[in-house]
Amino acid sequence: MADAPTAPAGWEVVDGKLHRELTFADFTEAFAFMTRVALKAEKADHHPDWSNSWNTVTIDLVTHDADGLTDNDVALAEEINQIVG
Ligand SMILES: C[C@H](O)[C@H](O)[C@H]1CNC2=NC(N)=NC(=O)C2=N1
Repeated sequence: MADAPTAPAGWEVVDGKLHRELTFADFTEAFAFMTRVALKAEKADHHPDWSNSWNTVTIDLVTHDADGLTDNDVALAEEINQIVG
């Protein structure tokens, strides 16, 4: 079996998923970030499992179809890192 992909900077593997928690200035900033990620995710047909609480966004990336991590999760994590800046 292939090795599990390595977590990109800022991410850690938790329960077999790429995990990251981000904090923004306020809800507007957090939701603006989510909107940008959502557009990328839809384009790639690869979507985050995530939640938002006011200024915090908690993200888990996993490939449901594979029931585990794939390069698609790493690619989305890297796109998210670019959006975060
Ligand atoms: C039908 C559709 O292409 C699939 O269900 C896609 C949609 N987005 C997805 N997102 C994630 N994270 N994992 C998937 O397996 C997945 N599958």
